Amino acid sequence: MTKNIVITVDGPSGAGKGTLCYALANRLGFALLDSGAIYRVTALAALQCKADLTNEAELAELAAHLDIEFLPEAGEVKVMLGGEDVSGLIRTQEVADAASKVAVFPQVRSALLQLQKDFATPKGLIADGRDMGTVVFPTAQVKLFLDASAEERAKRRFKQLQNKGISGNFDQILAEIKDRDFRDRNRPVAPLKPADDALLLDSTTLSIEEVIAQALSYIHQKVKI
Ligand SMILES: Nc1ncnc2c1ncn2[C@@H]1O[C@H](COP(=O)(O)OP(=O)(O)O)[C@@H](O)[C@H]1O
Ligand SMILES: Nc1ccn([C@@H]2O[C@H](COP(=O)(O)OP(=O)(O)O)[C@@H](O)[C@H]2O)c(=O)n1
Repeated sequence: MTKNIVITVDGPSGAGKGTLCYALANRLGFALLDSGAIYRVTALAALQCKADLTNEAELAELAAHLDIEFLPEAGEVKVMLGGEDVSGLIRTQEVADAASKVAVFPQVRSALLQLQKDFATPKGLIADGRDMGTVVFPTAQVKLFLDASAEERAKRRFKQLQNKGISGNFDQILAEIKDRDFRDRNRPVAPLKPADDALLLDSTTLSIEEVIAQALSYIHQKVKI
């Protein structure tokens, strides 16, 4: 019964999308699209070749010829660029910031569109991003928009860094989150916003397990799996 089901999860940084999508993909046996990783790899490639981050045509050309691969390995997915494992490199603040800059350009977004659509599989797909329900999979059977206050999202990022043994500055993390939110929400093409038919889930005061339970309950209302 799961044939071709697409479940989209959009929302701002730190809302818990990656955590929720990973859990849903595991529990439902669906494939997973981390579309943010695709924008991050585009940004990393641009930084590595010292491309001009304001030159739309140059960035679009780079995006169109991106040698990117997702390799599942021991429960994790390695992100490869030109045959090199860049899973760690794409998670830096510098790359996140550059990703939201390259993501503003319509030509970059259209160069990456088919690559994202190709993740849909008969076994089902969980798609994580900013425009999954609005642009990439507008006919998805289930759409979620996961949000949380900027302060709570900054706290989560701060804690995540601490757990990795990296010391962060809370005020700086909050400022970066607000900056990126602003760019993502106000770009003219594919801005971050809930699809008209998305369920809004505010995770500010919810635990991870509560978010997963509410999402699963909604999914089971919408589709037979
Ligand atoms: N509901 C929640 N309550 C508390 N912490 C959470 C919650 N959801 C996710 N987290 C934690 O917040 C951090 C960011 O979550 P992540 O899934 O990477 O967010 P996103 O993909 O939306 O940027 C992770 O350390 C994660 O464990
Ligand atoms: N579908 C998507 C996914 C990410 N992005 C961009 O890529 C950046 C990084 O996305 P991400 O999902 O990896 O970011 P986090 O939520 O992990 O912080 C975002 O800030 C967006 O600017 C996008 O424009 N569209």
